Amino acid sequence: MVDYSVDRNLAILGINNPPVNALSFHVREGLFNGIKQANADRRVEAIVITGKGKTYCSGADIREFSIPSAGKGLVTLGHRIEDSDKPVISAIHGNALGGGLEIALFSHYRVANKNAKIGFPEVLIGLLPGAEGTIRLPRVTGLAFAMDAIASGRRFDAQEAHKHGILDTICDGDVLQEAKAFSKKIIGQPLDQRRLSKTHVKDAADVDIKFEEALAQIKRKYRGLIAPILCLKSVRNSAKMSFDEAAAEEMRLFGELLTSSQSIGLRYSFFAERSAPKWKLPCGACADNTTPVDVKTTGVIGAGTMGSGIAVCLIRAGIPVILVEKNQKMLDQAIKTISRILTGSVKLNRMTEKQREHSLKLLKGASTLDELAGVDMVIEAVYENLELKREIFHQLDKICKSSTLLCSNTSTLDIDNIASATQRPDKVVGTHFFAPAYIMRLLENVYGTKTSPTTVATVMELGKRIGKICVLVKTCYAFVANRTNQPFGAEASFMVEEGALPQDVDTVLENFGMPMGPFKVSDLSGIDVGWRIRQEVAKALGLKLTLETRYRMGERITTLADRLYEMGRYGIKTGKGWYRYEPTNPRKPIPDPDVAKMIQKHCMDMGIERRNIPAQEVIERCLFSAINESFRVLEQRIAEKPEDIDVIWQYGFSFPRYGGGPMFYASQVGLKKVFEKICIFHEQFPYSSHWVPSDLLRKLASHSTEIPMDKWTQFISSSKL
Ligand SMILES: C/C=C(\C)C(=O)SCCNC(=O)CCNC(=O)[C@H](O)C(C)(C)COP(=O)(O)OP(=O)(O)OC[C@H]1O[C@@H](n2cnc3c(N)ncnc32)[C@H](O)[C@@H]1OP(=O)(O)O
Repeated sequence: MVDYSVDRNLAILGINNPPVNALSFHVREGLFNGIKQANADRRVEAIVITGKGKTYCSGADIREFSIPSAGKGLVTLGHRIEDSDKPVISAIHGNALGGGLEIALFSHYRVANKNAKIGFPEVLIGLLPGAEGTIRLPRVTGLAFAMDAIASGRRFDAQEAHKHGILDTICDGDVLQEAKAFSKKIIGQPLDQRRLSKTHVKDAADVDIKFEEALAQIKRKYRGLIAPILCLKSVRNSAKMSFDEAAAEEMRLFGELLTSSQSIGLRYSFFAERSAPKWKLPCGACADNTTPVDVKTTGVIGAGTMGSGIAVCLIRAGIPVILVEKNQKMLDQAIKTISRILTGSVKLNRMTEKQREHSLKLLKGASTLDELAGVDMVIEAVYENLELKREIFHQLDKICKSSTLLCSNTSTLDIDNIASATQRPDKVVGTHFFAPAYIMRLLENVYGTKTSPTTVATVMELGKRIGKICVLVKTCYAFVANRTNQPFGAEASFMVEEGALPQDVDTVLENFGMPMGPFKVSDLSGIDVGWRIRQEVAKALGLKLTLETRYRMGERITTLADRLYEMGRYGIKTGKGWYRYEPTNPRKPIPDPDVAKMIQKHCMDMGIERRNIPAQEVIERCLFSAINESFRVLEQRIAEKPEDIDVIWQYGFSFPRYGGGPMFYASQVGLKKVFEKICIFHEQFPYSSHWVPSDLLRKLASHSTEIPMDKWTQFISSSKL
């Protein structure tokens, strides 16, 4: 875990804990003993701490935070380093993050390669740099930089670190060689001024002003999060208290955060996000044993909002796109829109003007599918109509070379059905992007019964290339995202019918942590969009829709959204939807008495008695219905693991990261309690099939002890597989 060697007068302690050189128990032990050994070794005049492999050290081992602490703590190790009689130099390449940066700040000197990345990302997992990071960094950089760096968790480069005094020198080449050369300059120099615990915060007098400024900013930027605030408080202490008092207080604040539900949720989310791309198919093929095909050229069909957004994602990542649209006016408009989106990216410093020009050169418009004959992958993004999609796939199958992968950007339709229109079902796959496709990070990839592992590997890899968080799911109606989200939205609407107003439901869910309630989202995405989908579904099922009903095919429904549509209230685009919008501030939702009147009249006409709906009921009905559906999705193996569902909710529906996602939330509430509540709702609302309790949930809830999430899928009956 730590390789000890002596090179002339230097002891080299090499952290060797791949893949990221986390400070696990054995690393801490190895460094502690290494410092001791080097101090006892008469040949040694200075000590270099370095990282083996690609990186110096990425911080504490996050998994160890969930188990009782064992062995030497980081602070004990740090004091051993700082107290060393022989100078300690940290030689940084790759990352010096979190505890890694703290080790560097306990060291007397720091040298780094110019490509190194430095930072305190603890706040991103709901913590603070609890090994004196909040007390030491301000002593080096001053308060403003330390407050910003620690409360934001951003990674900064070696140049910035050097500018703020964190690094003594930066080099172009091998950092270990640089450290060896550097050691010649400092051996024999007095160490006391290099021990940060003996120094002071230079701008301590300004602390209150700086704290208030930073606090106001943090509260705006990270609404509802506790860790950024405690980070700031701890940095403030570094200027107001003695070193030891501030360190003791830091430890107390760290302990508070470590056991907070936000940090537990954020740590779960850290690993869930990393587990999602690790896909596996029932046949045993998985990310580790399948090689993707190299996609060099692509086609996108349909120049609407989705098609244009997908084209942006591809060209931005350097992948050529032929955008096919038979309506020339729409095509011209889409190319203008794409150019505008890229200009926006330049303005936001997300790309340079040169990169924008290069990206636009990768885009070619075309009016027929014939142009796609030679591309490696086609993504169809026409509107949600099965017959239309089948026809396009049938034609593509004849036009495209035999190796071309055919992807459908569908949000609901059966991939097997679409694939059956071709002679290459193994190369057909769903790629469900979320609107706006060039912003939303989620890509829900959907495999059908005949989709090959290579096809899956290729879309997962392509997604990564274009910067998406990819989750693989099995085909079924609406897949995982829309299927599990549907009951959430339905319950929100039912509660409006039963007595709440849209703004009441939105406020409760926003207080829970969703950035926007479902009615604001509906206004943003367009009430006409939902209406059109309902019309399509009704047409496909041969149903005649009416506004004067509460049930359809034995299921409870509400026609409130259809009534809004009939009133011409399509959402933000018409200035009126569930809310109204003033032309002076067209994105600010204002509760509208006309909507309240419409709801009341609807209820009167339908004989629905309205009542007060408590906040707790809003949360339980929205979330528990989604949780129940999520367990069904899991037991049908539509999703491979609970983490996949949670990642979909975080990146598709902005579920608060600290809340983990519906599955994690269920684990925190307790499955027994969730199940019992679902049974009660099932009795209360017998005409909503989403309340029929999932068998898997029932089984898990019947255990006397809580079953951990990683064991849930072991309880799926073999008959369900
Ligand atoms: C008090 C608190 C203290 C003292 C702390 O130090 S808290 C930890 C602070 N450090 C971090 O938060 C760093 C977290 N890691 C990252 O940001 C990134 O992993 C990375 C920038 C270091 C590397 O990114 P990348 O190259 O893309 O690799 P992955 O993110 O995919 O990670 C590879 C695997 O390593 C696991 N990992 C990463 N960091 C840690 C860690 N600190 N502890 C434990 N495990 C870590 C990560 O989960 C990947 O493993 P798998 O999940 O794929 O098995």
